[in-house]
Amino acid sequence: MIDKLVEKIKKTKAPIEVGLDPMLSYVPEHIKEKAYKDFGETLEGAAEAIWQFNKAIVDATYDLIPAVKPQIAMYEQFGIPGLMAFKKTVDYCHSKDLIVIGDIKRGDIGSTSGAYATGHLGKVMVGSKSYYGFDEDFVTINPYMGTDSVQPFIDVAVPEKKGMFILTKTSNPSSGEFQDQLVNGRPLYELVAEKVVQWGEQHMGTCGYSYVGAVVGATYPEMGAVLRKLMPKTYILVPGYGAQGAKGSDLVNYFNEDGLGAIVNSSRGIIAAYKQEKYAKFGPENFADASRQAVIDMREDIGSAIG
Ligand SMILES: O=C(O)c1cc(=O)[nH]c(=O)n1[C@@H]1O[C@H](COP(=O)(O)O)[C@@H](O)[C@H]1O
Repeated sequence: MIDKLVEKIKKTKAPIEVGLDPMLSYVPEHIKEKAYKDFGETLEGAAEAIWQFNKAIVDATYDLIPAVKPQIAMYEQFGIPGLMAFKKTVDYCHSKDLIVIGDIKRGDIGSTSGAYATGHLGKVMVGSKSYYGFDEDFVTINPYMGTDSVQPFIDVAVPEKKGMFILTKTSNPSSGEFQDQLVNGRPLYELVAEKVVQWGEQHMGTCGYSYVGAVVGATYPEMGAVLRKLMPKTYILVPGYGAQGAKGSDLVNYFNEDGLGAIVNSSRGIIAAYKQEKYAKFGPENFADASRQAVIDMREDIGSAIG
């Protein structure tokens, strides 16, 4: 999948993933009205509304982008119907040949991580049969519990030729509370980066990048520069563009000289673009066209920054 990701990034010239993080407050009234008419003001109605919202955005953007990143929390808030909308979204994106990065941020003791990995990347055995659960192509992982919490994801991902992105330096304002603490004189995020390299070095794609990637927030570009150098063969998932304030000019440090090595996420900035002044002319009826324009603008912004 890392090879397919790189190939699709080269083809689309868009190192961009659309974050499918639907909140009901982003879903235009006409979609909610129809969903509530069909399913009532229920969890099923909410799940139908976010699914229809996602589908329209995917239909409007899939030809421009290599990947999507659905954030599972946005679906879990609607319980089982929400999870069904998550799965429907994953499958629909696959039908459009998009790479799906499941933003699940998991990590636990080995046996539990193994079950998470099976459910999201691999197949579960039921008697003599085996079934994919959610079947994403990549997942996000929290490495706080150490190697035995990460290894089960690698064990499942590698034979499936899938991958993962490991939280290294996150984009949020408090990320430094733990991640910037000095350990033996060095910030913890650098030690995590070295582990990410070690975990991934045996599992390289033919493109020269590892199946094991890292998450580094766009909101800390100086740290991004250090981490890029520490992890030259690691693909970096870069959140924080748009709604969290980062711009194209903040992203130059995250790419290698070949113009590859990073994929930038924007969620609210794209899926709720129609609510921004800049895209207000589209109106709620044409929200998906506003999302398409936001992807085109993001591609230009990043392209002109990285050259
Ligand atoms: O792993 C992530 O994707 C992630 C890591 C991080 O450091 N910061 C971060 O914002 N994210 C996710 O990236 C998305 C950002 O959303 P927007 O701020 O709306 O673009 C959300 O799904 C977050 O959960």
